[in-house]
Amino acid sequence: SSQWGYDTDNGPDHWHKYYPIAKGDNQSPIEINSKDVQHDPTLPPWSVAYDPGAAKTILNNGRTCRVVFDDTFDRSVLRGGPLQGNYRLRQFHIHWGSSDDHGSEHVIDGVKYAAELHMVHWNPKYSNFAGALKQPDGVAVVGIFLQVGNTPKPEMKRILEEIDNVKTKGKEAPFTNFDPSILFPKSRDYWTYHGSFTTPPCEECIIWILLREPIVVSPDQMAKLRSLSINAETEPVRPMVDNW
Ligand SMILES: Oc1ccc(S)c(O)c1
Ligand SMILES: [Zn+2]
Repeated sequence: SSQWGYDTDNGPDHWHKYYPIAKGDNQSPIEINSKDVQHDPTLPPWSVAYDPGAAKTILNNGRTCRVVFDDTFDRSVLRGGPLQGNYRLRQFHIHWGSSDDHGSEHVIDGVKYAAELHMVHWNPKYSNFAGALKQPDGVAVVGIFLQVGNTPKPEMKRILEEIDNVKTKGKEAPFTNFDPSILFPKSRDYWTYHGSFTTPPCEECIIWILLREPIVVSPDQMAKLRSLSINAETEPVRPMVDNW
């Protein structure tokens, strides 16, 4: 079935059958060994200007929990760093594990984090998101690692609270007045490379900006994420875990 997922019969090893680029040379995620990374002193800092009013809905698409923003004009944008011009915020979503010792997609110096949040932006010089997917500089994703600890970032609270409304596949609920820049860690230090979606369509259109400093979530917050289901409400319960 073309319904890709993370099971043995539809997981990453199968994706190339419907998305041949999955066997491409610029596929994400990757492992980063900080000693092999080259510092580029010409890279400026990245920055955002997000409008909290652009937040629209939160949804469960059966693979992740996604918060969607109004990207019909340059309302919430990312710029600087490796990017030329403004990139429009479209959505953010999260990948996580079945236990705290794994769940991130990128691996840093051998460390797998409990989860990885992707803030997805696209280059409006390509008219729409579908067009941007076909360009090497079409999409910019800020990746934030989530680490489990006992001094959680209070800003994650709002997302976890709304999860109760989107427990099963296809559920969507209003999610308004939210500025996702409150999720950023203190440091703006980042690694950047050219890669791809880590899910189908696996297009190699992403300029990754991976933040070096993780943010902290609580064990209860991770349990809340793991309480999401990949099934629709009329189907047998299957937990949404290991969507990395
Ligand atoms: O638009 C996107 C969807 C999924 C993933 S993993 C992205 O990085 C971007
Ligand atoms: Zn992602």
